[in-house]
Amino acid sequence: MSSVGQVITCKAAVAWEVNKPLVIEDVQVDPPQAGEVRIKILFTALCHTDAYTWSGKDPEGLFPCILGHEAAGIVESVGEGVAEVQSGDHVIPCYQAECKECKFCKSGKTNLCGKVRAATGVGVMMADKKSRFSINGKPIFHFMGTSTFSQYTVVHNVSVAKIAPNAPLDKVCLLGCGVPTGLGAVWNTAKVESGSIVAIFGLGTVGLAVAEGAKTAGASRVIGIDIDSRKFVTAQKFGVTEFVNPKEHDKPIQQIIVDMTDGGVDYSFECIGNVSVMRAALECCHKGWGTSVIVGVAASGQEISTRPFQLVTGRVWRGTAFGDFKSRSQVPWLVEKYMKKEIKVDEYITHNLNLAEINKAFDLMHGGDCLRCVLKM
Ligand SMILES: NC(=O)c1ccc[n+]([C@@H]2O[C@H](COP(=O)([O-])OP(=O)(O)OC[C@H]3O[C@@H](n4cnc5c(N)ncnc54)[C@H](O)[C@@H]3O)[C@@H](O)[C@H]2O)c1
Ligand SMILES: N[C@@H](CCC(=O)N[C@@H](CSCO)C(=O)NCC(=O)O)C(=O)O
Ligand SMILES: [Zn+2]
Ligand SMILES: [Zn+2]
Repeated sequence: MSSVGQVITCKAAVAWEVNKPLVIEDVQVDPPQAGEVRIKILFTALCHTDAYTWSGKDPEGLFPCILGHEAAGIVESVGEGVAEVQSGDHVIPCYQAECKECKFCKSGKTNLCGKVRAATGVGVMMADKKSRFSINGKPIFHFMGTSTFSQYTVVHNVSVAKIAPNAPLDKVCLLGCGVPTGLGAVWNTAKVESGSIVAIFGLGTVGLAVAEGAKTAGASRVIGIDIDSRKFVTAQKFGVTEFVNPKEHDKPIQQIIVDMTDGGVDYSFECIGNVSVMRAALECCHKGWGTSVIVGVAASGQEISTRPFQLVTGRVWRGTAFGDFKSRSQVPWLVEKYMKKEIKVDEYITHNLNLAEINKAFDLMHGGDCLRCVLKM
């Protein structure tokens, strides 16, 4: 019997409370309303932002909720007026929407979209400001407009990218967040030129994708900085040419980098979410032109600081969301690039588990050997 128009009961990992183990529950997923799409999620990866919200450090974190935002699946059904996708399409849910109509989308200056952000920030759908998830009548909040730790999810039509049907969903799910963020931070946000010297703070998936982006942009030196020296072995495969462990030095890390580079780097990227490292990343930039890009997500209440003189003397401080990629327009393009072997994806996948093992997957993520763990739903 067709599930179209029906409530679907399926398995989902529910975060009931801050930091309490996720529980696999039978969840009721309502049919999509006007402008909405219900997706059968086949594979989802875990990103550190899921762990960040689960930890209670996200001011937008709401519980109970269904986390997850790096996934791929197949459209099960669409609501009234949805023309962008249809049942059977292969898709990647996009936490950063792209409506192509709002002030942000039309500005030509940003990839941020204002169409549904007010609803996705408070865990509901735009149409009725309610959730499509419930357990025996109790609503469960959405997360980032995606909630991919569920076998079925409902997203806004402006938050879904249609991709090539032959793309392997167990791999391209990574193109929903971490890899595009790192590549785009280099290509779109910083626009690193050939010959540049680049410093990357934090060599997880996002930092490694920055390294890959810098290498393809023709950077002459790519300095990786991490407090875990084991990261260097893998990092070299992604384009890191030199490695510094701040723990092995007495001087501040910005001074070490300035001394190594005749005055500082052309571009730096903070891929950790640590506000003291954000300061070091800015201050290791070259006077007059060095640009530092904040990629990491810092905890609620944290603030950045530096001497204004750092900016007066020409350093630039910027940030990036999803690497400044326009999601619906450019995620399919990134999938094509992966299919043509122009960008890495498989290399970031260190572990594969099932949805039922999601708590183990989070443990692995905190362990240091894991880049991305992909869950089969
Ligand atoms: N802006 C965006 O659009 C966006 C998108 C995805 C992820 N993020 C954020 O990017 C950050 C990185 O994500 P990830 O998945 O690569 O995380 P990760 O935890 O895998 O990587 C972080 C790395 O930083 C290292 N590290 C920790 N403290 C350090 C320090 N003081 N100095 C040097 N190295 C240190 C760790 O050893 C690790 O290798 C997270 O904060 C995540 O939330 C942002
Ligand atoms: N909810 C947090 C902000 C979290 C945040 O900055 N998210 C990044 C994506 S992290 C993906 O792993 C982002 O793109 N933000 C832009 C946006 O959310 O529109 C808080 O409130 O501090
Ligand atoms: Zn993410
Ligand atoms: Zn928009």
